[in-house]
Amino acid sequence: MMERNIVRTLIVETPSKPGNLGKVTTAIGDLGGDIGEITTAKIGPFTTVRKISIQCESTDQLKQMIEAVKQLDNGIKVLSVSDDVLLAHEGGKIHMSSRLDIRSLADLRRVYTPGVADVCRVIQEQPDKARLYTSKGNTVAIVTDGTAVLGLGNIGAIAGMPVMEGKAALFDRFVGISGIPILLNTSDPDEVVETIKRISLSFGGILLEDIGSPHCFEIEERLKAELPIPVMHDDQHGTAVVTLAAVISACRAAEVELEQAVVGQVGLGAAGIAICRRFMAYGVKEVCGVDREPTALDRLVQYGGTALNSLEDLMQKCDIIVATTGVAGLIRPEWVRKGQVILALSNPNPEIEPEKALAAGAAFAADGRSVNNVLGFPGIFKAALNVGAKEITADMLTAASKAIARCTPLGELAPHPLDPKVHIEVIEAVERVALMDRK
Ligand SMILES: NC(=O)c1ccc[n+]([C@@H]2O[C@H](COP(=O)([O-])OP(=O)(O)OC[C@H]3O[C@@H](n4cnc5c(N)ncnc54)[C@H](O)[C@@H]3O)[C@@H](O)[C@H]2O)c1
Ligand SMILES: O=C(O)C[C@H](O)C(=O)O
Ligand SMILES: [Mg+2]
Repeated sequence: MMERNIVRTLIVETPSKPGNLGKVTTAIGDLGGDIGEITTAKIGPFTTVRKISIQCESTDQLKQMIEAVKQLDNGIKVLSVSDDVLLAHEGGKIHMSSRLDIRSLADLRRVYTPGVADVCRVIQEQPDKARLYTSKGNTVAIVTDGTAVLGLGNIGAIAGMPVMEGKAALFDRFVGISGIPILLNTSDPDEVVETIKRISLSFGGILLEDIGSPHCFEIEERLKAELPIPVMHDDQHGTAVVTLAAVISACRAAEVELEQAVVGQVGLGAAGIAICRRFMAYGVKEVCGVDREPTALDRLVQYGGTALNSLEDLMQKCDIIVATTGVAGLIRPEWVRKGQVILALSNPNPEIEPEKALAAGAAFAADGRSVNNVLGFPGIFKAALNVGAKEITADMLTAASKAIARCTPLGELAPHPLDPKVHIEVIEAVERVALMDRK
């Protein structure tokens, strides 16, 4: 299984002669290394130094590639190997900064004492004004208990912090929201709900992230009912929104009517159950599922889905397969039927690599890197905050799916996450529906 989890940068020196870079990249490619960016660090009269970013599946494979480059000899040298991902994380990925400059005493008096006291009094009289005079209206808590971090499982909240900081960085980058990671050292639903309620005054919304099933369902439902601000569990609804968008795009390209297709969901946890519900709400007639937990299957049946006995049965029966189990390589290529749509969405590694699914006959295939909730949650929250929505409704989620599908180039399953148009379209579509809901 090609997992491409190891990302490293090789600093390679070659004699300044045409063909040497080709020898290096061939040596890496022959051993299965996936080459990303190549930048030139130094061009001298005799030698050139380049940084070559590579992805591979294991440290053994990395060692073999380094050895192969060294063996090329002819003056070709590996000067060093750096772990850019760890380096980029040093000091964390986010930072709180002041929006106002403080250079003079007058600034200080305006930003802080005594000026600030007047603002406090205004808010004391009209608490709603906090949305105008503080950062509350543009700040979202990103809350985890660390029980289902990506597909890494229950690794604890502190180990999940890099993911939460990542979501905060995405909020800032794509829609200008301040995301504040909140790590909980409990996963007891009563304690989680109580803790979030007690800190909720600081925030315009609550994004629940990487909270495992089944406790995530109760936590989200209770918070939605008890808090006057938008609450959304990203792994449930952010994922479901983006999955539906991808399948709408696949059906458009294949000229297939989604409502008539049979959808099969592998893994009925947080993401899986929400995906099934989203397809049913969209009007898909038959949604089937498998899970190793009988209680997860019962949940699907309660919502109107069909529980199947085995993954092989599901692969045989369904036209569209979505997998969110966290288990890399779970789907065997020989189970893939010709013409199927396969979305193997587990991160960091999918249930089947898209290339393998396509080679086995799938019409469309994608993994969780491209069909990723980053396309949904930033715009959904920005829209909800912009219009002061008290909740994120099913109609707002459907609007987000359709907006993402509209931004998807024909023949592809998802737009590029760095395309600013996607986030703008999601914001506009969701705002329109939220404003209609308010009337
Ligand atoms: N691409 C995305 O945007 C996106 C979003 C959310 C989650 N995910 C991925 O989905 C995966 C699951 O996340 P989650 O939050 O739903 O976790 P979860 O723990 O709530 O759900 C996982 C489910 O899979 C089931 N499962 C595990 N192994 C199985 C097997 N061998 N056969 C059948 N069922 C099995 C579990 O019983 C559980 O019900 C993770 O890898 C996560 O990275 C991807
Ligand atoms: O974090 C991601 O990349 C997507 C998703 O929220 C996940 O848990 O895998
Ligand atoms: Mg997640």
